[in-house]
Amino acid sequence: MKLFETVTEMGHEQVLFCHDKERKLKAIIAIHNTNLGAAMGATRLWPYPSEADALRDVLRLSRGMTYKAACANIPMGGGKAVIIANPEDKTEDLLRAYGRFVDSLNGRFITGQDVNLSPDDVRNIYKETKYVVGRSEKSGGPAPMTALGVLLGIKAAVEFRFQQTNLEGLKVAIQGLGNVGQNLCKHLHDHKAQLFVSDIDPQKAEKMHRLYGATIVDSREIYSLDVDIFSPCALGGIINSKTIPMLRANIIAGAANNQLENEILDGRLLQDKGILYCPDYVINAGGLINVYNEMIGYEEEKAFSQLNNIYNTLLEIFNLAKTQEITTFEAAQKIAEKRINQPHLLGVK
Ligand SMILES: NC(=O)C1=CN([C@@H]2O[C@H](COP(=O)(O)OP(=O)(O)OC[C@H]3O[C@@H](n4cnc5c(N)ncnc54)[C@H](O)[C@@H]3O)[C@@H](O)[C@H]2O)C=CC1
Ligand SMILES: O=C(O)C(=O)Cc1c[nH]c2ccccc12
Repeated sequence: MKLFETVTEMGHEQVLFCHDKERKLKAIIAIHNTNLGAAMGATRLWPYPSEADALRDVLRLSRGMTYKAACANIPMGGGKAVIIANPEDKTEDLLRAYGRFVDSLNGRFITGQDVNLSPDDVRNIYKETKYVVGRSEKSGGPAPMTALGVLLGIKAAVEFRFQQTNLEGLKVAIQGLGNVGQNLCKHLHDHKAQLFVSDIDPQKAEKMHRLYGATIVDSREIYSLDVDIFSPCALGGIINSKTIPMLRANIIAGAANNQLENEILDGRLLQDKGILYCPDYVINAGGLINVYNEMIGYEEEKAFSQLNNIYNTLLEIFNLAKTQEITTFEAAQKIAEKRINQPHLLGVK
């Protein structure tokens, strides 16, 4: 990868390669943009097949965080970190070595728990740095709010695409039944939607069947189901030139980060097919809203008012995309960049 060409194009401010020989730590912290405030982004631990894969992931995820904060009207910047390791090789020493690198940034980067890190792991990082959020159990962790945000996004998309104000009888396919996916199933069931679910862990799928009458489908089948909404809540990169021809849903609305393998090309393929895509970093901002509010002193009313904005912002994005004949990804990017370049709009500076 041509690093400076890439960061010039994507706009990153700083990329820190963290190496601790003794503790076998290899991590990358990417700070995309701090115009609106310190860069926020949780840390993910993943056994990336190559360093280039890790770098690509952290660069895209951190840019997504800048857009996520801006679209959610949160006066913070965007960053993200990846630790390149097998989950089995995770030790307190490794996490503390990583924590010291976070601390060296003196608050320019504020992090927390993402894929493959537990609350205990985050507490180990916290032993070395105070720039960690989301440790408190007070607000119930970020996943329930992320799921509620996705539900609001689904409502906005259903209203825009079907001119319908309820979800009754709509068929929704949910890929991934982790912390977010299970909460989402509950809400959708409460709204009388019909659920189709898949997870590589069959026990989670069976639980959703038992609790909410969800139909269990095979991991490969989930893309081609005849449903109204496809909700990716597992991995990134699942919307691509292979899966788009298979899709029969009219709406894509899920929590996973980096859903589009190629944001420009896949965004256009979806638009051409008449599929309404809810940009991932807009619809999944509930987690960030939760940790941000915890950081400034949790007030439920404020947090929920920010969460409700996901609905309005998505409608604004859908309308902008329609009038300007651009993809919803491009429309969201325009709104985000406008806010980042005019910090006073968010009451910053
Ligand atoms: N937890 C949060 O607040 C937020 C989560 N996200 C993103 O949303 C997604 C889900 O988050 P969580 O539920 O917290 O993660 P999680 O790790 O609790 O759940 C992920 C689930 O996906 C399943 N899975 C993995 N590969 C799969 C496949 N090929 N097919 C079907 N299922 C598969 C796993 O077995 C697991 O049950 C992740 O991509 C995460 O980055 C984004 C914003 C906030
Ligand atoms: O939405 C994302 O991808 C996040 O990283 C949100 C998030 C969850 N926990 C955190 C802790 C610190 C900064 C951001 C987050």
